[in-house]
Amino acid sequence: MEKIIINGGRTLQGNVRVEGAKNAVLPILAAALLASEGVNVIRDVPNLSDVRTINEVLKSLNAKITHDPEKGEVIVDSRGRLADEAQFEFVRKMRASILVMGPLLARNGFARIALPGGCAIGSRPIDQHLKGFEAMGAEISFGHGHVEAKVDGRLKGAKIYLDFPSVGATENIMTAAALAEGTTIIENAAKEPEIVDLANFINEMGGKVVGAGTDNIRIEGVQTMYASIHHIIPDRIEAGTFMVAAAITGGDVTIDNAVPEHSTALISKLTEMGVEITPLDEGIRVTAKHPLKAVDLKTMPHPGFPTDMQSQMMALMLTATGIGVLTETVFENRFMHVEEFRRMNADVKIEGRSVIVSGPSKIQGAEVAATDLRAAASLILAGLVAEGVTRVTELIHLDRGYVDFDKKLKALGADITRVSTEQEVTESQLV
Ligand SMILES: CC(=O)N[C@H]1[C@@H](OP(=O)(O)OP(=O)(O)OC[C@H]2O[C@@H](n3ccc(=O)[nH]c3=O)[C@H](O)[C@@H]2O)O[C@H](CO)[C@@H](O)[C@@H]1O
Ligand SMILES: C=C(OP(=O)(O)O)C(=O)O
Repeated sequence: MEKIIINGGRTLQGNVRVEGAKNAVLPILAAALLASEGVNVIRDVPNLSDVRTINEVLKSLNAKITHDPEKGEVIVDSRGRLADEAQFEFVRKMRASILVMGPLLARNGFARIALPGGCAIGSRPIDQHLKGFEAMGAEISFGHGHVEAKVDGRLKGAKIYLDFPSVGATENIMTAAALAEGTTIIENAAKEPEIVDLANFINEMGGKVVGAGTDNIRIEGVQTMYASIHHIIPDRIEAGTFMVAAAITGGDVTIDNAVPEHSTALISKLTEMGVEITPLDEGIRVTAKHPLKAVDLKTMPHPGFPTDMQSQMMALMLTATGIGVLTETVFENRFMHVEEFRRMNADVKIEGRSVIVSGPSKIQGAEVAATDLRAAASLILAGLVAEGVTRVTELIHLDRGYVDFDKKLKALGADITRVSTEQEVTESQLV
């Protein structure tokens, strides 16, 4: 087992570069299955455990995968007949495995996937994905922990209204519709930048998607899709996490490769708190001096404040002056980090779907455990300003979504190391 050890109190300075977006690369690698001609080359792929998992899923479906982590490139050859089923061992590891369902159903007329179930942040049903497939003529059935979708011949274009602008449902319906007969319209679609990246990729493969980035997406189905070369957009959540790292330490950090237009809600909240943000041509500069001012915020679908930045902002709010209320509207159980913050002496209280933060707290280093991906990042952020030593365990969550997080923070001046538990014991025996 590994842990990250942080000695709090260093101010961060310098440049850091963000990777390609996890939440863009996963649906795009799944969508690569749509191409029955040629070989897809996906570039700016971050070397994350989630990427390695989706590659395993694709391989289990008979796609040939060549992953060069150094180059940040994955080549997907999905020309042969694809298998019909994504197995539980992968879906259990990573919910995004469900995103192969749309492409499989479109290519094979049949898809069988282990039901993903809930996770630490909520129950996360897939009813909106299935409602979309059903509207396109698929028959859905459940049994033995699996969901099956099948259709005679091709899927048929349909008008689908999503009850909630679900990111995954929008993506799965877009990929299914890309090879359907006729036109599909998704109303109340998700508008995240990752949806636009996926639509661009589908279009590069010969698809016909318009309106991505708005709440009305129109997909005209085509008969065949041809592989292409695609560059993944930069990760706005990794960028946001480094923006908070700069702000929480009162530092001066330039985040290279970040796209300011993808982070407008975060930028305006940080600005409200007193953080100085300068959008650059290819990046964002963040400078901050404490005290910062507490603010209220509510997570919402894009372009609202992203739920994936809620816990990091909570870490920052611990250091701000005044009372702030953070309300989570996207997931029903995304406050597991609150108890861990409390172990670090934070004054935080859960009230229904909100957390009341009374700051500034005198944050103290402690041994804390990550409960999910963003919780992992936020505990490390709190550790950067805690008095004394913070040890963060359960790094399996962190590795799903951050490449070399500790090394990047160290290069900015943080006193941070990643060790195996055995290594730590040996080192402490030497003292
Ligand atoms: C791999 C990926 O891109 N993950 C992101 C994606 O997850 P994901 O695609 O799973 O998120 P969704 O937008 O689908 O989910 C948002 C909400 O809708 C609910 N819901 C969703 C689908 C459905 O059929 N029925 C239903 O009730 C979910 O339980 C949740 O409460 O968007 C989330 C919301 O921005 C982000 O936090 C995740 O990082
Ligand atoms: C919740 C997240 O991802 P996933 O949907 O893959 O669990 C996230 O990236 O914060």
